[in-house]
Amino acid sequence: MRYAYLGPEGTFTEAALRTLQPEAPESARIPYAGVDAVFAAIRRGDADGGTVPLENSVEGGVTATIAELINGEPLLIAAEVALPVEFTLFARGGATVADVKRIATHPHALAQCRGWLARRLPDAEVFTVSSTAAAAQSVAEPGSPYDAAICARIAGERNGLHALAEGVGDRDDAATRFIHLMRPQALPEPTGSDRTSLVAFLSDDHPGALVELLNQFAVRGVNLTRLESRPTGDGLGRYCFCLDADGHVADPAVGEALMGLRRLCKEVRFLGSYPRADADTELTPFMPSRGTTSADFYEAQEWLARIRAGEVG
Ligand SMILES: O=C(O)C(=O)C[C@]1(C(=O)O)C=C[C@@H](O)C=C1
Repeated sequence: MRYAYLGPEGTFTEAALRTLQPEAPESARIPYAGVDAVFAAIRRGDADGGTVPLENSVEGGVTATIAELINGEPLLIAAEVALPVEFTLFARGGATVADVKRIATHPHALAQCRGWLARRLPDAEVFTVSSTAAAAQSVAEPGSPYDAAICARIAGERNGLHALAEGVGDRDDAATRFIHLMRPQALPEPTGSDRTSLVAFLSDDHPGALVELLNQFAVRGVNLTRLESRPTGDGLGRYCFCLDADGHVADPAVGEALMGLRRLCKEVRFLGSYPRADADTELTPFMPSRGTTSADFYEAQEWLARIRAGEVG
């Protein structure tokens, strides 16, 4: 198997792929320079799967990933992992923090380190590059235009750089959620703690259109874990909605909610049902509301079948 990821070696995404595919040998992990290139490699069949960042707890959605999920040839999310992200300022040996005038990093990393930079290096210029590890690689090159990189410890060390300051992120509890993508195929079996992702395109714009969509989940007791509106590209004010819901499409409540969306929406793009990464660290366990357990749904389906078959009651 060959797995594409946002490279080069030493990105947070590589760490995510290692966590998702711990058995894969070094040679199976293929770095690509951008999220779009990872999607393209999987679609072409150059890779069997691939890992990309989806959202960060501080900066939010990774737009390159979301745009590909919405617009590109469909791929399935087969797995997810959430990893803590810690940033270090690395420079070439001999430099001190006071020498740092030009810093390279990834835009999502910059967004997570703004406070530290404002306090400690207010006059430094920051340049965004394709990944935190690409920043480290660039700083290590002779004649680099940059004095320092903000990246993961591993990226700085692999490139022979010297750590000037650790923990330069503004939140020490920051985490990024990564997804593992594959070409459309049989879904992973339900585990009892799954997540379903989809994109809904409304049929028309009218008062309550979004409420109607959300009600499909609410009335069936399906908990939503993410809702993000993204422009469709068809003009100002045109949006689609990216949703993550608790549960697997094989669960009756989730399946029926999706059928409800199908009836209401112009288009529903199913992105996958896969095991939840935070299954063991659920912070807010919630009790299903009355009549919304899978057993309740199966009992009601059987009852309907009986009365359709002519039985009474
Ligand atoms: O540049 C990297 O190392 C990445 O893996 C990308 C990325 C991102 O897109 O958010 C991943 C995690 C961090 O939040 C910062 C950057």
